[in-house]
Amino acid sequence: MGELLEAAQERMTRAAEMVGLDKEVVSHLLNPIETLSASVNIRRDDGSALALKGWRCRYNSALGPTKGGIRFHPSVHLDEVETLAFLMTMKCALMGLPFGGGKGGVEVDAHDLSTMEKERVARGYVRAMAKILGPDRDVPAPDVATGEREMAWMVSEYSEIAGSIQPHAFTGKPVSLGGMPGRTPATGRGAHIALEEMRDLAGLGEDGGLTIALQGFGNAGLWFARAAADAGHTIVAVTDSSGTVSDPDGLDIEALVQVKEEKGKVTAYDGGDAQSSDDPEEVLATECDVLVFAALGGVIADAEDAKALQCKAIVELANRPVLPAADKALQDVGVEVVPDILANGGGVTISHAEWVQGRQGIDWNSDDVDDYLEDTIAQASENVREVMQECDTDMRTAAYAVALRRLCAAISAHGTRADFGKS
Ligand SMILES: NC(=O)c1ccc[n+]([C@@H]2O[C@H](COP(=O)([O-])OP(=O)(O)OC[C@H]3O[C@@H](n4cnc5c(N)ncnc54)[C@H](O)[C@@H]3O)[C@@H](O)[C@H]2O)c1
Repeated sequence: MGELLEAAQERMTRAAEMVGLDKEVVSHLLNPIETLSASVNIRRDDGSALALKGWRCRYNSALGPTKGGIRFHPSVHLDEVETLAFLMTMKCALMGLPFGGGKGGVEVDAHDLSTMEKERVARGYVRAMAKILGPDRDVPAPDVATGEREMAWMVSEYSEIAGSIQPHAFTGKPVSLGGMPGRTPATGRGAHIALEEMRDLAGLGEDGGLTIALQGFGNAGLWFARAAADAGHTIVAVTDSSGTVSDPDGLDIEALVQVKEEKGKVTAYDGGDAQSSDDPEEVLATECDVLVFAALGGVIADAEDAKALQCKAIVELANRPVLPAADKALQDVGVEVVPDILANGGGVTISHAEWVQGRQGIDWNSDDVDDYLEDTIAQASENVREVMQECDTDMRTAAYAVALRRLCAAISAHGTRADFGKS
């Protein structure tokens, strides 16, 4: 087993022991049910051949077809794919969705590919993985460096191979191909809903404006910032890969969105008394109520990183920004974490709506999509709150416990030692 997966499972083991789950049942979650490693072979525009490494992991399907994104990134590797598929398993269970967890990736820098080459990689990936994909088996979605257009290519390639039109074999598609309006903002908005639901338990009081610093201003970060600013909170610092922009009186988020669109970097913002720096790390030391991670994994890697923070609480909009080695130090300094499996569950929730829409053949309206997002995150938050109070534990351990109870109930329904031991 890879190091990342082993570390991620420590949190599962802690939560399972806390709520007294049967070790034999939990052992079903220690290994992925299947991971396909395959070569994705394409022809480059200049006629040369390119062979790329690709993976698709179906981690666990106790609750339904596996679900998770496909990323194109030079740092993708098997251990990361399996760890993210494990996290998807926990997230879908926590959200109460009829999905297991999956993830996929291709080791490639998408910036090095022309649009035609990207299409060949997307279609080549589906040809390589088709035997484990399908609307009732494994349903991919976008992730880092893949979006609606890649999903359009992939769903048409899959339908070609299957010999029938299968819109619900992929989610995150363009609306014109059965995609869901509201999918793009869902992750950021969902994180804001989770923050509001859990703010008292994160030591932030029940009411009043919060000061928020944000690492990452892409899809997830931008929509979180919009939702938080609309709710009356003050965004005091934002960073992207170009650097950090900050203003203790608050940044104008719509002006920042426009600057990012026009100039490609947040540091070009010059409204109010804003200060810019070309150091993206500066945001980590910002004094604020809430620090939101919306860029990368592994940012707070150990106790030293944890102790340097100046925030009261963290929201993990990105997957695994806080590594297990930092958990205890964060608890010691009293920083509560709204964990990734709760905070960024909005995206997969609306992906579920898109999958249902594809099966039903009837379009959802935007009010129903908004209500589904709000209700799902609120219910998951309520379930986490109950376990935090029942077990006097932190938010992440409680979130894992909620997910594990649901997974273990489904696994146990096939029988446990107590049943088979009698026969
Ligand atoms: N978009 C979704 O629906 C979704 C769902 C679940 C989880 N996530 C996770 O959220 C994170 C962000 O996803 P996204 O869709 O917004 O990606 P994105 O590519 O749209 O945005 C990423 C942002 O991070 C910034 N960034 C990159 N390196 C940085 C650095 N070193 N310091 C500061 N900023 C840096 C980029 O400039 C960009 O603004 C990822 O970890 C992703 O896995 C996203």
